[in-house]
Amino acid sequence: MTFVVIEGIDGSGKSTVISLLSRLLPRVYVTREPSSSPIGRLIKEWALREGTADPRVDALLFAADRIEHYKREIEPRLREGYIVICERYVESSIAYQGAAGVPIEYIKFINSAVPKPDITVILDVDPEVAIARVKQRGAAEKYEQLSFLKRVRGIYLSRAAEEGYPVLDASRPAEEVAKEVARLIEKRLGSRESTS
Ligand SMILES: Nc1ncnc2c1ncn2[C@@H]1O[C@H](COP(=O)(O)OP(=O)(O)OP(=O)(O)O)[C@@H](O)[C@H]1O
Ligand SMILES: Cc1cn([C@H]2C[C@H](O)[C@@H](COP(=O)(O)O)O2)c(=O)[nH]c1=O
Repeated sequence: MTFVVIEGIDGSGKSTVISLLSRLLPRVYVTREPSSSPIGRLIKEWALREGTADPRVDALLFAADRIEHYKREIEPRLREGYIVICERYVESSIAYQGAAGVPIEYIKFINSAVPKPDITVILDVDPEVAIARVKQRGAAEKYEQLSFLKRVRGIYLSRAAEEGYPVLDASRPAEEVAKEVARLIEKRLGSRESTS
């Protein structure tokens, strides 16, 4: 059982890479946050559309959704032996709600009920490239503004330096990025087998 999280700014290619990854690796379970729970729906249908009174409300909603998601969906799949690949997790809250002004220590505290993933990978792309990619999808979502995504990217990169997360250049073709992520996961699985 391995818990993998793919992070990066909107438009960095997370969904695309994850769908390719699920064809490169055996026994993969793919999921994402905000999740499909009632709290996840509240986030997508209300908080991300109409906006909340204070960014701490977003931070609390994402944390509540995450605890439900981890307990009800991720943990059971890990126990069944799947490689769980989750699009976004705690680092999304640190990067986005941190960029919106919520203190990082507060975000870490409200997320302290869920465990750390085995592997966190940051897909890194210039926010201008990311915005051009997501524009093709239609109207911009709440956080899809250039100046905001530049701050989000800055936090992701400093967190990666602090925590030792691999940062992959996601301006390359998605197939190339997916193969690199698959190699990182296989390396991790291999090192586990040799120590068990
Ligand atoms: N490596 C790539 N090169 C060029 N275009 C890409 C690449 N990866 C993804 N795209 C395109 O960019 C757009 C956004 O990709 P995708 O939905 O995978 O990003 P995302 O990081 O999951 O975004 P979000 O966080 O906003 O959901 C899509 O139209 C996708 O086809
Ligand atoms: C988990 C999480 C997400 N967000 C933001 C990031 C995105 O702008 C949206 C999710 O939509 P996506 O494009 O489908 O990935 O929500 C956040 O601000 N904080 C979080 O913890």
